[in-house]
This record gives sequence, C-alpha cells and structure tokens, in this order.
Amino acid sequence: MRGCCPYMLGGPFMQPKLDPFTTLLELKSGALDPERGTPQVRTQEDLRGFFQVAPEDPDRVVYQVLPMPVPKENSEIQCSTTIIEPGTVGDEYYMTKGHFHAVRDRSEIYLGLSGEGRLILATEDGRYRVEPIREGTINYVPGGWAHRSVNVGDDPLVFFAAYVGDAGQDYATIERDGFPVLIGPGDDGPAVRENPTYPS
Ligand SMILES: O=P(O)(O)OC[C@H]1O[C@](O)(CO)[C@@H](O)[C@@H]1O
Repeated sequence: MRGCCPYMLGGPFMQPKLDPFTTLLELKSGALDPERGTPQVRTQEDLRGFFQVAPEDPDRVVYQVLPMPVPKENSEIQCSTTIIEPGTVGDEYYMTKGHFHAVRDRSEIYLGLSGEGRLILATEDGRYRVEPIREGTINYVPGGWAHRSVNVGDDPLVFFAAYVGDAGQDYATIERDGFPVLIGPGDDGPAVRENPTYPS
C-alpha cells in the first residue's frame, strides 16, 4: 500500500539530508555537465615535495579533481572525476599527491574511463602494489592502503573515484615518506623503480 496512498502512511520518517541529482560525465575527457562543485586544480608547484625534484614549470597543471558536493560524513559517498595530464617532472610521470585516508580503514573504488595509468598502493609497513588504470578497470582500494595514480600515457588519464564520506586525506605521511616505488619512462615503456628516499 505504501506506493499508492502517502497520506495514509504512519511516521516518523527519516528526513533525507539531500535531494537527488544527476550530471552527465563525458567519458573520454572527464568533463561534467553540469559541474557540481568547484574543480580542484593542482599545478607542479602544488606538488612540490611530492616529486623527487623541484617543479620545472611551476604553473603547469598536473591534474584536476571534479567533485560532487556531498557532506563529508560516513553516511554519504564522496565521489569525483580525476583528470591527470600527460607529462613528467624529473624522472617521474605526472601523478596525484597520493594519500592515506585520515580515517585509515575507509575504502575507495576507482573506475577507469580513458588514458593509460598505474595506481600505486602502499601500506604503512612498506608493502606495495602497482595496478593498471585504463578504460573499464575497476580498482578496489581497501582501507589502510595509501593510493597515488600516475599517468603513464600520452593522453589525459581519466577515472572516477568513490569513497566513504568521512574518509578524509592524510597527505603529511606521503609528503614525509613518499611511496616505496616511483614510476617514470623506461627503455621499454613505463618503469617502476625503488624510491631511494623511502625510509627503510
Ligand atoms: O587527493 P590527491 O592525492 O591529490 O589525489 C586526488 C585523488 O584523490 C581522490 O580525491 C580520492 O582519493 C580522487 O578522486 C583523486 O584521484
């Protein structure tokens, strides 16, 4: 009977905090129509201390994150589209800063949309994995794994991410220690190298 006669329903009812919304994601470019939040733009300068060497072209955009506006609460799902430009700084491909979740056990999921990338994952005790990101990949990032995405191709790398709303970001640990491995151009394509400054 619930569907037919709302005036007959009892209460109390949960009052939703948000209204539903829809936006259109252009899969190749990552553009949203309409945009739902303010894009976060990161330049080489913003990544100072995350690459092994200082910025070579400080104002150049490395990546953008196009967010959905939802409260940072664990009843919500934060989501965003990330677009990483092709390029390098020193021996490393353009990449995100990378972070642990501030609430360590919070998980995340990525859906690859276009381009060619790698996802570097690392635990606090130094274990790591390198996974592919490309059109159609789904990467599950369990709680406790820091994550950084790297564009290893010649075109923008575009992917969609969704994670538990109250996860937050811990960048400081990554800024201090980095990840166990670095990814840059090699003789036969992208090469994964040990990070010489990662604490042993
Ligand atoms: O927050 P960072 O490490 O700069 O990287 C941005 C990435 O973080 C996320 O916001 C969530 O992990 C992704 O949407 C995006 O790829």
